[in-house]
Amino acid sequence: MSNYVLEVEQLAKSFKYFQFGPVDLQVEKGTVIGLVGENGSGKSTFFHLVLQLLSPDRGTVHCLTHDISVNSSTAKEKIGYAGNNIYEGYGQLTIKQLAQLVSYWYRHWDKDKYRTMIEKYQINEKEKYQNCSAGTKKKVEFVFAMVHSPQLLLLDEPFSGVDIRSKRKMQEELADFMENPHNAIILSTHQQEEMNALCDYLWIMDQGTIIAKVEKDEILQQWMRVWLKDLPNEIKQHRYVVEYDVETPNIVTNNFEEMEKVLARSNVAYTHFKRMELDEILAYIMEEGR
Ligand SMILES: Nc1ncnc2c1ncn2[C@@H]1O[C@H](COP(=O)(O)OP(=O)(O)OP(=O)(O)O)[C@@H](O)[C@H]1O
Repeated sequence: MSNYVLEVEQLAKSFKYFQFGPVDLQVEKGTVIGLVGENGSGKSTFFHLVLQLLSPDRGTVHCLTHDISVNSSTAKEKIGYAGNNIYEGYGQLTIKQLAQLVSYWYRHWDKDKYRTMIEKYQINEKEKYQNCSAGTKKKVEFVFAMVHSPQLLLLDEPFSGVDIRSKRKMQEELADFMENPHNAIILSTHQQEEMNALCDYLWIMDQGTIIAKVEKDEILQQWMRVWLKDLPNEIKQHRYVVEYDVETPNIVTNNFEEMEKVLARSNVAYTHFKRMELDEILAYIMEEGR
């Protein structure tokens, strides 16, 4: 049995001003992946192509071995998607009416779970969707993504505009979801706090392609700013040195473990070192990938 929840091969689409892909990827069960990248790098487009809300020019998408272009409804039953304003076309409906409509799409829509979540997030079911606040719309999308017990969650900036208490509840909900080792999540975010709290891996998207896939804990451990007694050329030019500053001699290394050995071999002493923030590391990786 495959250990992948999602398998994407050569997924590509051309727009007038933007080329997406080709993108190849596999999502293992039990992992939470953060999709990060600058505005317009293609994160939402990725979700739309995976779900065939946009038809790709080429490529295949398999969710738990079901080809989404062939067994669309079987594959989509396994996926919970919360995107940006996906229910905007149904804005005239109240949340209750919208829930009834969406429940027809899923055989495993859990009415009790729906009721519990609506109460938990204090969503007024009588409100028309179009009149809901931006944060409430996000919560509605989140609830709709969760209640049919999917195995894969695709969440496009799920916490944007959501208040602090609700965000905490949502994050707890996602932690519970990941208690099941068969589940997986891909979520896009611009917030390092969300990456820190939730993600195992970060996939960095730039200009329609994934330029790097990194393990979050590993980069937090290995990327380091190190202050040195002196800065010889061999250190400046070393492959593990991403940046250096000669004035207050220091380097940014992407492999601290190896760099310590290199410094020892070169007889270069360091005075101190400092861990880097995820934001800072990601900015370097994006710059390098260009
Ligand atoms: N339906 C479409 N028609 C034309 N171009 C499109 C369409 N959908 C996406 N694009 C192109 O894809 C690009 C990437 O957009 P996308 O929404 O995927 O970016 P993003 O990474 O999600 O950005 P953000 O971080 O701002 O949400 C857009 O700049 C646009 O050029």
